[in-house]
Amino acid sequence: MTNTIDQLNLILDEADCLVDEHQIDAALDKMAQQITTDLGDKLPVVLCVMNGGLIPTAALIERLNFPLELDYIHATRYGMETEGTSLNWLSYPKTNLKGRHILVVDDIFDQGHTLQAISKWLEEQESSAVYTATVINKLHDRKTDMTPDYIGADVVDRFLFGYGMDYKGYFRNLKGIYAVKDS
Ligand SMILES: O=P(O)(O)OC[C@H]1O[C@H](OP(=O)(O)OP(=O)(O)O)[C@H](O)[C@@H]1O
Ligand code: HPA
Repeated sequence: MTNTIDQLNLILDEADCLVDEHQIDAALDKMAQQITTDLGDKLPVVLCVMNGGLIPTAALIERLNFPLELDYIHATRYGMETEGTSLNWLSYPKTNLKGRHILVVDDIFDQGHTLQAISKWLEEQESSAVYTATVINKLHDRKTDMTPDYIGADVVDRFLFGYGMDYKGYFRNLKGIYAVKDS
């Protein structure tokens, strides 16, 4: 079904804001401190996981005051859906990752399949060390067996949007993190 502007505005009006702009800023500040301690002298490559990682990556790297390179990887398992399927690899980084320290940045760690598959792929590229960072960790018991190294906030198991995360392709641009009504 096509989403009209009225339908989308209703979704936003009825949603609950779970993490506001100030809480996100504070969480990113803390993550940046931890990342600086671990990677500040490692000349890392920061890998943005498109599309959701775009906004978190930009916000995080502007807090990192040390030399780093930036690239992106595009792997998606949800598309326009709210249930994930198998991972679809759309684009690989252009940087040679062999022997490099890598920081992978994404918006949400939900079941964890995306970051787990990317981490495995990076090991196959013979990267020296792989670190993962995500603004949101969704709380439930359907996880893979990995945990991100840096987490901004733990959030309840509802369908989320904003700050990189989309609802049917929309709302990635919102400054807060929202949960769809009754999700
Ligand atoms: O932990 P998981 O269950 O694997 O889910 C998390 C992934 O799902 C979303 O991406 P999506 O596939 O929706 O693509 P998008 O980034 O373009 O929204 C999100 O940006 C993460 O990459
Ligand atoms: O709750 C979510 N919202 C948007 N995108 C997602 N990708 C995984 N989980 C989510």
